Parts: sequence; C-alpha cells; structure tokens
Amino acid sequence: MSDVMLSARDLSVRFGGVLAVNQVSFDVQRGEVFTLIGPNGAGKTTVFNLISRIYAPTAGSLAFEGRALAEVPPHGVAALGIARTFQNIELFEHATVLQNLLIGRHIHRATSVWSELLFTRRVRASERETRRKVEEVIDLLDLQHYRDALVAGLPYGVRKVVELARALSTEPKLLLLDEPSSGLNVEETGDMAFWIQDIRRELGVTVLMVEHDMGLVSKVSDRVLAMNQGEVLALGSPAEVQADPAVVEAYLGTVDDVASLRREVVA
Ligand SMILES: Nc1ncnc2c1ncn2[C@@H]1O[C@H](COP(=O)(O)OP(=O)(O)OP(=O)(O)O)[C@@H](O)[C@H]1O
Repeated sequence: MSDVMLSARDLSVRFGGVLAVNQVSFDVQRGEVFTLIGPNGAGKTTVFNLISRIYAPTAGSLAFEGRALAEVPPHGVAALGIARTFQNIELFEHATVLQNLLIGRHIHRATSVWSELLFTRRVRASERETRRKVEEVIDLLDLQHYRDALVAGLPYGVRKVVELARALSTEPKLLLLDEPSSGLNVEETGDMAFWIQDIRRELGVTVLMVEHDMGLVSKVSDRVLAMNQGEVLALGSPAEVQADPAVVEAYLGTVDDVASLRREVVA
C-alpha cells in the first residue's frame, strides 16, 4: 500500500532569468531512500532548499504527511520531523560532539521557560530523555570515542558523521542528506553508505538525499530521480535511471566537458 510522506507537485523556482526548478513532481514513500541526482546546476539543492523552506516556490506545492509546507513557517520545519545535513558541514566548531547533539535536540523540549528556571520534575524528565536519545545516536554511529572532543579538532570524515548524528538527534521522520559523500575518501564513503543503511534499518527514518557518487547512490537508494537544467529526466530504480538514454546523454555531456578540459590542461 502506498504511504506518501513527502509530495512535490509541479514545483518551479525562478531566480531572475534562471528557471532553477521547472515543474518538478515526485513522491517520497515512508521508509524509503530516495535520491536526487543530476549534473551541476540541475536544481537538486534548490529542491532541498524548498523543502527546508529556505526558498518559497514560484509555483507548485509541497506537502509533508498531507500538510501543505507553505503553511509552515521556516522555523517550524524541524518540529514537523524534517532534519537536514548540509553540503558544507554546519556545526558549532568550538563545542564538543555531545554539546552539538544536545543543541540539535533542543527543538524537542516541550517545557516552558518557567518550568526550566524552576527545574521542575517535568524538566528533569525531559533532560533525561534528551540525554538518552543523544547517547543512543552516539552509540548507533560509533561516536563514543569522540563524544567529549571539540568538533574543530576532528578529521573531516568524523565531522560528517557528527553532522549526521546531530540531524538524527532531533528524531526526524524525514532526513535530508545534501551530498553525504562530498569531501570523503573511498573508505569513508563506504562507511557513510553503511550508516545510511543502518539509519533506515534501525530507526526506520525515511531518507531524501542529493548525491553525486553513483556507487553510493546504487548501494543505498530504493528510487532515484534524475534532474537536468531544473527538469525531471527520469525516475526509477538506480539501475533503470542509470540506463535511461536521457540520463546517459545529460551525463555524457558533462563527461565530454571534463575530457575536453583534460585535453586543454595536457596541451
Ligand atoms: N540563490 C540563488 N540565486 C540565483 N541563482 C541560483 C540560486 N540558487 C541556485 N541558483 C541557480 O539555480 C540553478 C540550480 O542550482 P542548484 O544549486 O540547485 O543545482 P544543483 O543541482 O544542486 O548543483 P550542484 O550539484 O552543483 O550542487 C543553477 O543555475 C544555480 O546557479
């Protein structure tokens, strides 16, 4: 039975003369890993920014669990159960891993300022629940060794996992991952694939991802949506989409560009 978590209908965004997203429609099913691929400038990050309500669509609509996202203020998106990571890691550099996760979790505090000041029983229970959830995420992503380390001193690959952990600490229903493999080496990318599979399996979180690394995409995605120049090219399983002639053509264009650039560098 179909259980649509996120639905995009005829989404369009124009930035001045650029139609960054042009009549894009798709549904993300509860429990799946759904991935957006496409060459640079295809409009993938813009779609993410629409879901996060950083941008408003010029036309079309988005619904999360049947609720129109246009009715939700940008600061209300996290409370709906949508968390995201960024292409360029966004963490508090001078705080520890644990502190970053506790801050990330803050949106779940259902206690009032007065009860927090008086440190009521409810506040204590909420604190305990926060700690329990954060420690669970630290265990799941094998971050025990780094929990009290300052983020600023951590290797890039570990920071990527901490960013994932921060997003998971909010107990999202939908996790938006913006290029989880960017900046990672082959081994770290393999680990990231493992974490994404684990998150879906252990926590039942639905994942919507933008990713360039086709190895990672094929390994973890149930369905893939290919975009080019703001438009949908193909939708299907990773194998179906990679074999689609329109997708091959869009990518071959970029491969040729790279090949010609290489020739220029060599010459
Ligand atoms: N804030 C903005 N103002 C103006 N143009 C923008 C803005 N954001 C994106 N664009 C343009 O919209 C188009 C789509 O960009 P977008 O970043 O969504 O592509 P992408 O598929 O995520 O690319 P990449 O893989 O390089 O991150 C590009 O032409 C880009 O220059």
